Amino acid sequence: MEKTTDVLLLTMNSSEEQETVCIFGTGDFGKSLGLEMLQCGYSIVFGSRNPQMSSLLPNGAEVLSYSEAAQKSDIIIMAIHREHYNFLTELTEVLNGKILVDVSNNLKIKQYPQSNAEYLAQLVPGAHVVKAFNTISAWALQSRALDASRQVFVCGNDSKAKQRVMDIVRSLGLTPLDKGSLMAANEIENYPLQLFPMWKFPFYLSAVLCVFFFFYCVIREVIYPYVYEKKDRTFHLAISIPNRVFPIAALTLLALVYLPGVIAAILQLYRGTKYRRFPDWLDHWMLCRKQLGLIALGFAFLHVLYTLVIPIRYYVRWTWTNRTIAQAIAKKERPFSTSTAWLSDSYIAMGMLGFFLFVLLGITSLPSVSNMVNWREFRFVQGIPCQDS
Ligand SMILES: Cc1cc2nc3c(=O)[nH]c(=O)nc-3n(C[C@H](O)[C@H](O)[C@H](O)COP(=O)(O)OP(=O)(O)OC[C@H]3O[C@@H](n4cnc5c(N)ncnc54)[C@H](O)[C@@H]3O)c2cc1C
Ligand SMILES: NC(=O)C1=CN([C@@H]2O[C@H](COP(=O)(O)OP(=O)(O)OC[C@H]3O[C@@H](n4cnc5c(N)ncnc54)[C@H](OP(=O)(O)O)[C@@H]3O)[C@@H](O)[C@H]2O)C=CC1
Ligand code: HEM
Ligand SMILES: [Fe+3]
Repeated sequence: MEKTTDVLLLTMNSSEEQETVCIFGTGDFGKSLGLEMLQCGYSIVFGSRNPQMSSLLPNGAEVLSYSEAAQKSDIIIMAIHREHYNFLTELTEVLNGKILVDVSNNLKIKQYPQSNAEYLAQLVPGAHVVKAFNTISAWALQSRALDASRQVFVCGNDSKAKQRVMDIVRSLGLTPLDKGSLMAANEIENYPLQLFPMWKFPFYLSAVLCVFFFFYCVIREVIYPYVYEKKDRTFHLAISIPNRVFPIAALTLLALVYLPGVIAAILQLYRGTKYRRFPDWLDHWMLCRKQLGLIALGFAFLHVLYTLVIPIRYYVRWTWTNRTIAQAIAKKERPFSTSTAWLSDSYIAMGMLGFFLFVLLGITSLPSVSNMVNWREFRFVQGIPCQDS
């Protein structure tokens, strides 16, 4: 409800300051952005190939031809596809000196030799092109989906033009991130097309580790007893073997999280400086330590869950009762061994402590937490090597 009051207040108090913004294109994105901006107090002029067909546009917005609309504002948001930019060459005159906001995305990475924003700057050299809004979907704008990312990467060669666009981004309640000059447009256009780029290597590595340890355990715990002792241990596939694979994979990945740091430190000592780039393989490995660490934490969680069910497993209960009955029949007592008690309790205590530290690392890697600590505090917590059982 307060939203409407805000808009009313904004509109009432600042109608004289109402900024007019022009939006080229009356498609999904143009419409959603136009509606949002109207609600935030901007006055909107749409440019369209068929101004008379403007039924579905937000009321309160004017719809004119592209060249007429361009004259109404010094900032024009290009809500059209790159493939349709060529008509802009006929409007160079009226677009001269204006701020053109390129919001376009491509269908795949490296679809064109140069970014859409640089292509636009080439078509209309007299205008100031700023890249923005391409990471925000029309749907997120309409539905105000809070889960969708609210970060808007902005780049452009003219700092004043960039500032104007970043002010619009802020007034829409989004977060502008200045990525520098128009050279960054390529990276910004690739951003919505990426699919967990930093998780690929960690995922593949974890899969290879799991498959390797799984087959090793199957040979040792199922095939070997079957061949040599004719014992059917296939039921180990369900819990026992995964409860070996997960903790071992967790520990191996944890080691791979801290190993590159050591290699990096040795390399720096050997080179006598820390200001030279690492080799690409080490750089990439260093950059995906967070993902390796979080996957390791996932495996540790699974191990804890699988361990907690040990006492209720049929096989375990059967073994325990059987052992007790056999002892009763043989009238043999098994003396209590303090050292065994010490060993097993410290084994489990180490696991729990290790797990606590592990979860602590995971918590500090949450952006909302890591943004609250300074670099030294972050390094302090993250640099605690996970001591585990
Ligand atoms: C559950 C879990 C969550 C994790 N979450 C995160 C996370 O959110 N973010 C994260 O970054 N890591 C995360 N990690 C990985 C790991 O904890 C951190 O990367 C930690 O900082 C590694 O500490 P380190 O001392 O091994 O390496 P570093 O602190 O990186 O230092 C290693 C050496 O390399 C040098 N060095 C490091 N980077 C550079 C550089 N760019 N240029 C020049 N020299 C450099 C340092 O001076 C030092 O000599 C996580 C790990 C786990 C297990
Ligand atoms: N949809 C989304 O969620 C997002 C879209 N974007 C970007 O916004 C831009 C617009 O996307 P979207 O609104 O979805 O696309 P639409 O196809 O829905 O709309 C594009 C608009 O461009 C105008 N246009 C101008 N010339 C032509 C032409 N020759 N052929 C077709 N249309 C033309 C049309 O408006 P008219 O008929 O009035 O002239 C049309 O409605 C694209 O660059 C897209 O990458 C960025 C982020 C998210
Ligand atoms: C609450 C925390 C934990 C508890 C209670 C716990 C307990 C146990 C138990 C009972 C076993 C024997 C399981 C079996 O034989 O079937 C075990 C095995 C093991 N645990 Fe955990 N542990 C915990 C956390 C961890 C963590 C965080 C790690 C490492 C990341 C870890 C690594 C291991 C390893 C490597 C094994 C041996 C697997 C094998 O070869 O059988 N443990 N732990
Ligand atoms: Fe353990």
